[in-house]
Amino acid sequence: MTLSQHKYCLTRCRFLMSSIFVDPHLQNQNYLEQVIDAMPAGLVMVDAALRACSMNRMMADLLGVPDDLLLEQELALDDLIACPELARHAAEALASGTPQDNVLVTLDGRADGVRYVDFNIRRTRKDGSYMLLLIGQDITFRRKARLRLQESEEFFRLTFSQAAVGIVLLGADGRVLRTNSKMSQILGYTEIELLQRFFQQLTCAEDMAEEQALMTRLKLGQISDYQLEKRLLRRDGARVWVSVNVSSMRDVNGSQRFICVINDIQRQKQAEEALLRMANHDALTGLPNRVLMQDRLGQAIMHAHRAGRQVAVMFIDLDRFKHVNDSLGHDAGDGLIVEIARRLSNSLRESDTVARQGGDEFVVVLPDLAGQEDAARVARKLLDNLFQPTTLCGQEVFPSGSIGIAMYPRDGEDSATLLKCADSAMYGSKGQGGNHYSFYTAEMGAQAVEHLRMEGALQRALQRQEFLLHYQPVVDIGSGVVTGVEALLRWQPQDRAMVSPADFIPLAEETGLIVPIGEWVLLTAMEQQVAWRQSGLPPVRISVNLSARQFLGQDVAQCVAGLLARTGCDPGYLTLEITESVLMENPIAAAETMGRLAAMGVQLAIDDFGTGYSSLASLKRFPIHSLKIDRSFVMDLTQDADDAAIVNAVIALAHSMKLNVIAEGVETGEQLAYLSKQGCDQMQGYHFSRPVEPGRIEAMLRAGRG
Ligand SMILES: Nc1nc2c(ncn2[C@@H]2O[C@@H]3COP(=O)(O)O[C@H]4[C@@H](O)[C@H](n5cnc6c(=O)[nH]c(N)nc65)O[C@@H]4COP(=O)(O)O[C@H]3[C@H]2O)c(=O)[nH]1
Repeated sequence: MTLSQHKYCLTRCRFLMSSIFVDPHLQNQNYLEQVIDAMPAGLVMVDAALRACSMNRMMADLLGVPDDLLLEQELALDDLIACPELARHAAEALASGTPQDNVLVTLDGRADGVRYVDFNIRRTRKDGSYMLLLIGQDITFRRKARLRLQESEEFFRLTFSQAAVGIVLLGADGRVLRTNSKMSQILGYTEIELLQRFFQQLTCAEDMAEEQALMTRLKLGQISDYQLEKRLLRRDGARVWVSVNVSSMRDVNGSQRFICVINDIQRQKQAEEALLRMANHDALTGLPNRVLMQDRLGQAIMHAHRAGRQVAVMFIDLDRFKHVNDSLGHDAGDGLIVEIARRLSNSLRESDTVARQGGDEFVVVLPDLAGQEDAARVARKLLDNLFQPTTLCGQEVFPSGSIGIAMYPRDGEDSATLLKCADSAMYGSKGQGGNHYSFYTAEMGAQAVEHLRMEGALQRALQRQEFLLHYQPVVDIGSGVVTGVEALLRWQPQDRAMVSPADFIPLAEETGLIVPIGEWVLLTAMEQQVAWRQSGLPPVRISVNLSARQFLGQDVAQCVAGLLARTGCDPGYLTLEITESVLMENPIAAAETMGRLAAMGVQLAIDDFGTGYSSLASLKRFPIHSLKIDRSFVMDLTQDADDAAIVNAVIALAHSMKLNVIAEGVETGEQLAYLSKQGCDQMQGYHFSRPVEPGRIEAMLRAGRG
């Protein structure tokens, strides 16, 4: 309806109203007019022909009728308020007299926007005719507020259900009252299933105590919210890491509620755990690394201190690991380390720690021990398990290790001291030939210091020219003629007594210094051979020892070839000695290297024969010229029937294989006589001569003893 359609005025309205509410006193009539005008509801009066007869100010305002528009004649209700629904209800009220309530009318022609009016219609009678009273209540504000509320509820509902985080509303007892689809996704339950559960059923047992404590504080109002990282239990039983923000609230009834916002942090946690693992574990074996081991050792010490118990720290170093690495390659070396890690772990209890310290070194921490014997028992078990053979690159390898043990509190009260002591004790085991365990003793500490000092001195010895060679004659037993000499290394430090090769060769091996030292020995021996030849002596066979690392670890054949060319040494008068154990450690690589050396015309001898595990038959595949019977068999030859039997067998079998046999360490005439009787070819030993400096050998050779 447009404003121009309104043809009435307030004056007329007032007149009409005064005619409805008849009062004999004009004053009262004016008062009633005022009351009706002041009513907080619009009022329009309609006659039986459904024509609007009068209205109050509020209705005029509602309909947007300006004061200056005067109603010339009565107006049809339809024209005044164009709402068929209202007209229908008005007709109904007029016909039946039934009050018509809550008829909603939308007034949309107003300049200030849409208005919603709630009409109640009553039938009255005036002067014998029916009249209708239409009372309109402006509910625009209420209705808009309700619409806004609906909108906001819808917005909240959508936000809640579609949120990218899990949301759970809990009752004071922990029951799930509302939840959303993200929560279902995180936990694998349907929303309906979740509604039947308590948060206590969804929380992992490990995190329950902490969460309950926080929730109690929340209930008591001591905190307004809390944040926690915890594990929830999924429907399939798996655990999922989440971060939870919980705050307390009251619902419309004043009941306490908890609103929980839950983020799935499983991936983040897994990444964190992986990082932590990397920081604390060795990548190759997955064992704890040095950092984690020290932490565990610290804890074990603290516990033992409180409980009056002991802790054992074991330092384990693999014997001859470098040779495996050098000869079979790094992949095989890695394979061995992984296998050893597995064996160590399988030999220990859950509460023990086995860590990789680096390289071929492992540390084992045994907490909560009653005494040293417990540690000894474990050490024996570890050695037994380590010693089982394994196959690497198609080769059978016999791993073994040296174990050093330090005990808390006896040997030290802190991790660093205990580890140092265990390390020293490990060297003690190595000194006994490996595959041993030793407990730390005070002497070992001194030895460890000496070991370090010697390592430094050895490194400087080559530059300072502190090495020299002595030679021990090799004598033909039948004729007594010196057929050659063995070059034996000597170290004469400038400020100290001569050091035995037995003391420094293992250290040189370990540090790798054996490579330059060994090359120096070869060079010096070859030069000596050339020098003797040039001085007019008949050719002298020189034997040179090759260490395991020299033989297996570098290209010794190439080195020898280079030195032969450089010195002019006659390869036919050069013998290289390799110990039996080196040969057996990697027979394929050894056979290959020996083949190349033999092809140059160099002779090869097996040193210390009888101490290893090889059978004579297994020697067939190597291009060997001589066997040297180890001194330990010769020593008791005349007293010990077993040693005699071994020596006899070795000589007989070696001869059957056309090998030359040399007996080492012959000190007495009886030994010599026995060996001679058994047909041993050559001998070395103090009975004939100790190793001596080159000048004395030369004199011996010139004196015709050669
Ligand atoms: N009790 C006793 N001993 C005797 C007798 N005759 C000789 N010996 C000693 O026995 C050792 C023989 O050398 P080896 O078995 O090759 O054992 C050698 C060898 O394995 C190693 N070695 C020595 N020189 C070199 C070298 O230039 N290179 C390498 N790689 N190792 C070397 O050091 C070991 C010890 O050498 P040395 O102390 O010179 O000790 C030498 C020698 O002095 C005897 O009748 N009675």
